[in-house]
Amino acid sequence: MGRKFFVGGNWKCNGTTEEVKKIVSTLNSGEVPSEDVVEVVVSPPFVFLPLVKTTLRPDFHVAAQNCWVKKGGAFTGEVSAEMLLNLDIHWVILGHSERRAILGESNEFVGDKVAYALSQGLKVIACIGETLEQREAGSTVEVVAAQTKAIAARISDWSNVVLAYEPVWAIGTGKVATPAQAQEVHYELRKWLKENVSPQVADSTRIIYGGSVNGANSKELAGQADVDGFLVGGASLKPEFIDILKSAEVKKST
Ligand SMILES: O=C(CO)COP(=O)(O)O
Repeated sequence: MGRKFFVGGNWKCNGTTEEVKKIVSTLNSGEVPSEDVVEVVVSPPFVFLPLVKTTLRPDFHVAAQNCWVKKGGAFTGEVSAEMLLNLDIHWVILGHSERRAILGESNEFVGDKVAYALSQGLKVIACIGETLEQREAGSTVEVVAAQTKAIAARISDWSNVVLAYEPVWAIGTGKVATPAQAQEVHYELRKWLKENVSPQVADSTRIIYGGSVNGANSKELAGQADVDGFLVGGASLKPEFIDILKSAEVKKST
């Protein structure tokens, strides 16, 4: 199948210059599986992108946590895809649930952002996931399919997309999805891609899990057939991020 394990570290709105330097130093000295085994992308806040980009080990990549929906211009407070590329940043996280819920980003707006970022040559970690109410109402698959559909309707090439399934109820709560719960949704998402995009895209697109991933639970989650990696929040600010990267070894032996 050849889907390389992928681990993103989403630092969210955290860090001072000193703290960022410390995290980078921990990452730089960490012993991790080789680039052939795991693709690593860390995502600091915009203001720290140049610092991280210039000091982080070259085998780790850097992502922004968001970008504007189209070409830059008179859009106060926004950062464009072109600016990221100008800083040699090649990845961006789009559609994170915190932006969907707190900043009101709709499925369509996220789809437009993904399409524009890809069109400019960025690689995208596109986030989807259901709330607790939606899960309890039995509509998890319907919700993530609608979120994926809004992206699929606007793009034709999936080779630069990583799909991050992040159930909202598991984000920052310490309530990680069980390996079976994660696998079930990842399986359904791959099936959706197969039926609605193409078998080739279903087979090659990385579907990663996010929500309370840590050094203690990552190995078991990584062992699931359709879990191709993680998007890590809180634990990506700590040395245990290195342990999470090591869970890629599980995949190598399956
Ligand atoms: O939102 C997340 C990553 O994007 C997950 O956050 P936590 O790992 O802190 O639950």
